[in-house]
Amino acid sequence: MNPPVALTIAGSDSGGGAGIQADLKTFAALRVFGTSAITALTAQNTLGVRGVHAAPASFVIAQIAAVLDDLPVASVKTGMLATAATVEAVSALAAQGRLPNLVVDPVMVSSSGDRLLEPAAENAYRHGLFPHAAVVTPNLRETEVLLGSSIRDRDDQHAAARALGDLGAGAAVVKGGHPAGNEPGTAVDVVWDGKETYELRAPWVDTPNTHGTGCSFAAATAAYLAHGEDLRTALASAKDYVTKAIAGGARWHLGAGHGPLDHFGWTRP
Ligand SMILES: Nc1ncnc2c1ncn2[C@@H]1O[C@H](COP(=O)(O)OP(=O)(O)O)[C@@H](O)[C@H]1O
Ligand SMILES: Cc1ncc(COP(=O)(O)OP(=O)(O)O)c(N)n1
Repeated sequence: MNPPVALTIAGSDSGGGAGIQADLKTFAALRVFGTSAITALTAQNTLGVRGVHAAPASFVIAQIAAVLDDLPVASVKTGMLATAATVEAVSALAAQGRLPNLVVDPVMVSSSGDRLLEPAAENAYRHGLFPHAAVVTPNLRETEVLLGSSIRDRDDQHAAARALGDLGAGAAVVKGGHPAGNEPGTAVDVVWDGKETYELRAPWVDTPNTHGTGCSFAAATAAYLAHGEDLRTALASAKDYVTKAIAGGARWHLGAGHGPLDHFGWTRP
């Protein structure tokens, strides 16, 4: 029997913790056949990003077309798109209805503070890609940039999720993995499902090893959508998966900075 197939359109993280590498590990852990279109190479490790080499938008589209023309892709996840030209080109494909169950993680800055997106691409996200997404999954900082307003508390996080929905996505998740948005002890993400907001809650894991959390959450959402789950169930399953992967990563020491997650449960007692 064939496995479900998902496509990630994202950047390569040479350190293996985020980007394409995190996405493909997540897909494999969740029994989904992963395919990929690489938007940029990054020279990166757990300490930071040393360099970025973006692919031409035309070659990103060539990779996507090669996959779509041959394989039964059931869901698509975007991560680091790097340039405005790539965001626009991917948006054009999405507008043609070629990117099913589209999960858009608008990666802008790494946890080490390095820019992963041209500022000129922010508008292309707002007006080009978001209207074609089944769900968008920015973190608190990306949400503030996209909406041009600050998020100080949980009420703001709910209002922001609604405001992201107004940009046209089917649903929006404002992730709360950065301390400003969290009550102590709980990692709270706020979802706008097109009708109302609700919260995804999980125990906070006290660890520096959080490199690739956002990529893994979005990839897990795409994986569960590829399995045929509805969006609400897929988001809950993805939250559960990423929490376990973070808890596993808290048990190991890979690299001197923000270490990766344990995607396969290798550290599970
Ligand atoms: N230390 C942590 N403990 C538990 N959950 C976390 C932790 N850090 C992040 N998360 C969760 O991981 C997911 C990704 O969120 P976030 O880290 O905000 O994304 P990004 O990597 O894009 O900044 C969210 O579900 C968030 O709540
Ligand atoms: C190539 C690449 N893509 C994305 C990121 C950012 O990853 P993300 O999962 O948003 O996690 P943090 O590491 O920022 O928590 C990246 N660093 N590199």
